[in-house]
Amino acid sequence: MVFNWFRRQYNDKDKEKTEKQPETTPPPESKVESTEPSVSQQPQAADDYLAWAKAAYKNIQAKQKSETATETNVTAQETAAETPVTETLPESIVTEEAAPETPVTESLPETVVTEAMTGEIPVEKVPESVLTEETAPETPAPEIVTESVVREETAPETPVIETVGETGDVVEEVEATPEVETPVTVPFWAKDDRQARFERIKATAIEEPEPEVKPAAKVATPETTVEEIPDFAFDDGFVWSAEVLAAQGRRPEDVSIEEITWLKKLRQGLDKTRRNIVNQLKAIVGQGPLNQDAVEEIESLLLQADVGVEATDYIINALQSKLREEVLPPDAAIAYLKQILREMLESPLQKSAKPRLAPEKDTFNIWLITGVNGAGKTTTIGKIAHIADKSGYKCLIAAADTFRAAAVEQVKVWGQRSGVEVVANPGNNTDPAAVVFDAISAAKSRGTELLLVDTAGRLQNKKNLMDELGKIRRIIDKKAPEATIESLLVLDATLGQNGLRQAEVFAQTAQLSGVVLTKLDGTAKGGVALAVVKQLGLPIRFIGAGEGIEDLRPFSSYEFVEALLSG
Ligand SMILES: Nc1nc2c(ncn2[C@@H]2O[C@H](COP(=O)(O)OP(=O)(O)OP(=O)(O)O)[C@@H](O)[C@H]2O)c(=O)[nH]1
Repeated sequence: MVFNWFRRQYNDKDKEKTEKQPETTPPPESKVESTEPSVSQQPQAADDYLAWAKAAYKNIQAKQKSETATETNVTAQETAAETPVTETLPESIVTEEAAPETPVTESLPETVVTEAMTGEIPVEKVPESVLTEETAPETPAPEIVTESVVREETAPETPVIETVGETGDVVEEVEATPEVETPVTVPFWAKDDRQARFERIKATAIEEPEPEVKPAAKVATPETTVEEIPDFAFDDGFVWSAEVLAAQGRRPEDVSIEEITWLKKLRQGLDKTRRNIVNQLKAIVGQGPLNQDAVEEIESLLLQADVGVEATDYIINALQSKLREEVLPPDAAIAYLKQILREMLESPLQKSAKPRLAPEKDTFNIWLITGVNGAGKTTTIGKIAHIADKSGYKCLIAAADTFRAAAVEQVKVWGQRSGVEVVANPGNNTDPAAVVFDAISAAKSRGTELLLVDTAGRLQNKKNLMDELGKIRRIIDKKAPEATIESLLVLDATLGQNGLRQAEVFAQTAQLSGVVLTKLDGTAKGGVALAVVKQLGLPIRFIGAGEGIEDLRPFSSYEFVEALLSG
């Protein structure tokens, strides 16, 4: 059973199998925690959520035990001197592969899992050394370096390419720093004096002192104590994450360590934004109808979180009209605030057919990743490649940031980490469009489903950069007209409003279809997510909250708002 990390559900074919499973699934009473709420039933009360969290924790524990035992089993077989491992193991592996519809370890009770451990050898756990020719073709070589040659098809664009590499005209350099030049367009905030007011607020703002970091509180369980998984505590972070998943209709047996870890990280990442701004916001909104003082206070709080003028106006208007209609108790007022934020974050999706961005299976998808240098493009590509690989997609990376030699090396390292091949050109001053051309050929010949294209974030000047992006896009359109193309802009959340001004430059050329918001860990400017959708009109597709390979996930407005406003 392959979990699709883009869609946050099992792949359709697998789902069909799981849905057909009831005939063979053990009766409900043999589930790990028979006293827990029915899996199809969403918890209603705090006690139900706690019970749900306990069930999820126990399931994770059971899975872990089974995995550890399976690994031990494989190691034991490997080291058995008299057993010709490479001769005998593959058969069982192939048998396992041929019968993927028996996902015993995913949902069975502890006792069943223990029985299953004796015979089960999940394919992905088998070390490379035991792979035979039958499994080898599916294991991609760490990287391929393809010689990129400027083809006839790229020739018509040659004049553009000739300008790339000229160093004489260093004029409007695109920088990933707050000092970046404002684009030619008149900034939206210049419409009134609010920016000036905001600057004054900023200057006089008293930042709340960083609280002493205490270890996460362990959660007291009413009846039974929960046996702890090493380095993975059943703490309030776990319970909060479990609650967020339960509220979205997830089942306790489907929850994984990675999902919980991600949610805990997201909440922790938004901690500064929450502490500096949101807590005060909650206090004001929770007091009932808004008077003029309260409105001004909310306005300044939102502006400090880089929510931006447009989004701030929208939030205040929505709150005011609701609170004028009826007096809401604090909890209901907060719930309404959450609803406003969620609706705003989802607003660009109303036009789009895809609420979640996932590569289409058995189709050629090309995702062009753009953004200024340092925003996190290469890291994002590595993380998306990892998600794609885990979700069962055939993926390939094109190293088309040829402006910096180090960038190509960096993307190759990420390719190795995620187990995805990289098409690159080892030469100097390579034409990035030619790399993309070769990567498309390579992708087509091997049935790639997702091609990720890394691009330069900085050239001699803005015009050259935009010309280069335009040329790459034309090559993609021409060479792969059948492909589903996404053009994602990577934005550094720590830059707040400055990042948005840079985004406007890209939006003009790169035919953007979405945004990846990075570095949400530890910034006080988490509110920029709201500004992104309101000012750019683009959906946020992924968010990054750390430098690790697991620290990026598809964006969920529900999870983001819960993390932003969690207690
Ligand atoms: N804390 C944190 N750091 C991140 C995140 N994403 C990327 N980074 C870091 O940001 C730095 C720049 O990331 P890159 O991926 O090299 O950025 P880039 O846009 O490819 O930069 P160029 O190759 O110069 O164009 C690296 O140190 C990354 O580890 C994130 O979500 N959180």
